[in-house]
Amino acid sequence: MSDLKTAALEYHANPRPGKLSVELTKATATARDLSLAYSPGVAEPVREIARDPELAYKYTGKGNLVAVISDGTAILGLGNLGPLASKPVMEGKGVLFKRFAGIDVFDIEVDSESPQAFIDTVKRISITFGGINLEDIKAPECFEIERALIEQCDIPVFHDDQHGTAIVTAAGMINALEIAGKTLPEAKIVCLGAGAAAISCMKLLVSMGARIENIFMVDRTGVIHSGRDDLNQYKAVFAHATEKRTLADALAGADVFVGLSGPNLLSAEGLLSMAANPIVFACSNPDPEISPELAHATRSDVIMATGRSDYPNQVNNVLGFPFIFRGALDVRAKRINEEMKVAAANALRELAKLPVPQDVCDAYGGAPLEFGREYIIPKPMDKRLITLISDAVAKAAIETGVATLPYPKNYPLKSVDDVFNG
Ligand SMILES: O=C([O-])CC(=O)C(=O)O
Ligand SMILES: [Mg+2]
Repeated sequence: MSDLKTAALEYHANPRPGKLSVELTKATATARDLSLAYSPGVAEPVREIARDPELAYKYTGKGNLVAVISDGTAILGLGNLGPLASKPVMEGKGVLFKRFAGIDVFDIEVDSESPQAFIDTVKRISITFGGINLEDIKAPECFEIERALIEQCDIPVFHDDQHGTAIVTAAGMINALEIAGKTLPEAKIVCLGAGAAAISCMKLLVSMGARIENIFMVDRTGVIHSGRDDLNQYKAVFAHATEKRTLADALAGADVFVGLSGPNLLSAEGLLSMAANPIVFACSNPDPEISPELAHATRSDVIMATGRSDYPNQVNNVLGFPFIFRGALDVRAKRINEEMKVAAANALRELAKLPVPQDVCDAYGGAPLEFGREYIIPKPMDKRLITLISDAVAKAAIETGVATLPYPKNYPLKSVDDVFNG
């Protein structure tokens, strides 16, 4: 077994299975404590909530509790491996929500026979939570699932693989283009993959200035173009008239490669055919479309990012979902709208340009970090993420009228430890 495989299995198995547990937040030392926590005292908040449902936010953990929910149909870049196999990832999202944003998570794996069954299941349990993070659900079903749940639930519902990934990709992309001396409207972009993350990333790039006619989306059949009659409505948005048919055709002269597909699908030859200062976001997890080693050995002018924690430039939704939900929960936003997403992307992009504190450099091996080819996007360990992104999201929610609480007294948060110091 490889070192990483052994270490990862050991990490998950010992000293106790899994990687997070439920903790108590109130005293339970005496009979009196128990008579408050449980019968008879517990009847009092029951009556209050029955009278006024909003009081669930005052007397229960609802307002800081997010459901991370998957059907296991598109686990990372590994594919449809079923709901139970998705549990380590969903527990992992729980770890990140808690570690970076102080948010409690129940991970829920749903064994559903159809998208409608999944929607019905999630809808019925949604009252338990302050927000719902949908995860690793395959396209195109994920689009209808998210749409229906947003409509039916009065709490934020957010498909992380679409919007989390898109927000982080857009932030990193705009910074990488700036370093390469290029612009989004001019950039020729190849997107390998046409699933949830790919479609959502390209949509956000278009809304931030990229041109559809400069985007070549490539699915298993080849380049998506207007002559194809096998496209669903989501892919069809990216169809335009072009002679390009294969990934190799699309890559020739391209400025940007975004991979949201599977391992090792970008070859050295493909990379060599791209324009000067090519930008490669090989974001398939855990194995990127091209390894950073091969990319750097192939071209010295490449600006390279992956979704992984163990290389520079981690373009991964971990930079989005914890802080976006924090901001949304703290102003009790009814939904996460476009303005909140764009605010998050801009906050992320701007943070990469600020001087990096020593503790962040230390967490990543000690070498100085500075805006440039090897540092286009902040590091997940950066405490300023919660300060800046959650603040930007909360303000955008207030400005666009989806917040139901005023700007929080404890904002901007200094760190995750600040969350309950209201
Ligand atoms: O979990 C990750 O590292 C990022 C992600 O959402 C995915 O790949 O589906
Ligand atoms: Mg995911």
